Amino acid sequence: MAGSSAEVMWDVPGSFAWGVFHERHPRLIHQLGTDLPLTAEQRHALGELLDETLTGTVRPLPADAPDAGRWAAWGAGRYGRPWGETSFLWAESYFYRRLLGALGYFDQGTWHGLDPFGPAKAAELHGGAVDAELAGLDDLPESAPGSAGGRALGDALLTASLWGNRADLGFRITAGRGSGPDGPLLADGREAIWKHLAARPGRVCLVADNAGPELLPDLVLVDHLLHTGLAEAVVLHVKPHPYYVSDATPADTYACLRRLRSASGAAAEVGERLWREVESGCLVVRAHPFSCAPLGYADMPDDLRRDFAAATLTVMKGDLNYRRLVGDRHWPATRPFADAVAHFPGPVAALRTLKSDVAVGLDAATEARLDADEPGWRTSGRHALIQARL
Ligand SMILES: O=P(O)(O)OC[C@H]1O[C@](O)(CO)[C@@H](O)[C@@H]1O
Repeated sequence: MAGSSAEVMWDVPGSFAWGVFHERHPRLIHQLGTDLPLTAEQRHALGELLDETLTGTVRPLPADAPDAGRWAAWGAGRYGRPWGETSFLWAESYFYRRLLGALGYFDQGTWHGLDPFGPAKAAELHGGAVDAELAGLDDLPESAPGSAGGRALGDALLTASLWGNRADLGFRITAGRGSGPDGPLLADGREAIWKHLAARPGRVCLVADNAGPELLPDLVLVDHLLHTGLAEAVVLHVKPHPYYVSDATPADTYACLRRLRSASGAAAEVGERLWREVESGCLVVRAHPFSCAPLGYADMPDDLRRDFAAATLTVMKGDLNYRRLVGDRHWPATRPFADAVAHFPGPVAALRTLKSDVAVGLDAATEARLDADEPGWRTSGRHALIQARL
């Protein structure tokens, strides 16, 4: 099946992916020079990386890099070849790994482990928009699980988590802050998800995406699942190191928990409960190396496959996870979601705002309407979907 549609490549002038490399990455590197006191050596290394991606061949990691072996396998056949021949998924992922390398993130020294996107993430997490979001939790009704009110509350939390995905910093480097009001969902699997969870409360895996304004509503959703008994335990999968600008790491996760706990009202109660769930082991934070791999979930390693296979439900957040889940290919948008995720070892749901070319599981009328009315619908971030194979 994978061979029947072409992979998304980035070196196609005028394509969305081309813009990521030619417009977004230069701006991102400029922004780093504003946010951090970079040395001449670091600036030079970042400049070289940009040039390499746009005009050069792919250089491997230094042999002594801690993840050199992993990347040798993940990139086999690509090193020494032009960057332009690599797929969008692979190239963008490797770009972020090399960016960290250019800053000395993996070396001994003062930049070791220092999140270069930390200043931008912190500004968001402690900004007024987050204050307002957290205060809004005071207005949510208390409702019994299983009641109509409980379902409405669940829907509201699921939807908040979904639209939180629009808040990714990488996207906003070129798209600007606003992308219009939340629109109707292109696919709405909410009812099926609630029925599924109510019938089989167990361990839920939530594969998180961005920190701050996305992770906070994710955590509120996690609290809802645990608090109402729809989940007995939750495993929150985050990235082992900074990635795609605002992707959540363990440090970002604990910063969000502290932010919730130090808020007031309902947000503080959620924070307190989640804090205890972490202490008791009902909420586990996991940072698997494959979370930063340049590959689709069809190629995940056995330990991760076992983790997802044993879960009642795996929730994949965000655009990149969606691309990795369904395959980063030019699929017909009407390809059934269940076909695209047939490789996945357990029940799986995707919560995603559309920020790249890939889409599956839409009906033909929806696709025709979007194509006619709104040529940029796949990448504008104005549309969202909730799809599930249970
Ligand atoms: O944070 P998200 O939802 O995964 O979005 C990141 C997306 O941003 C991009 O870098 C460009 O929009 C995509 O390649 C990627 O899928």
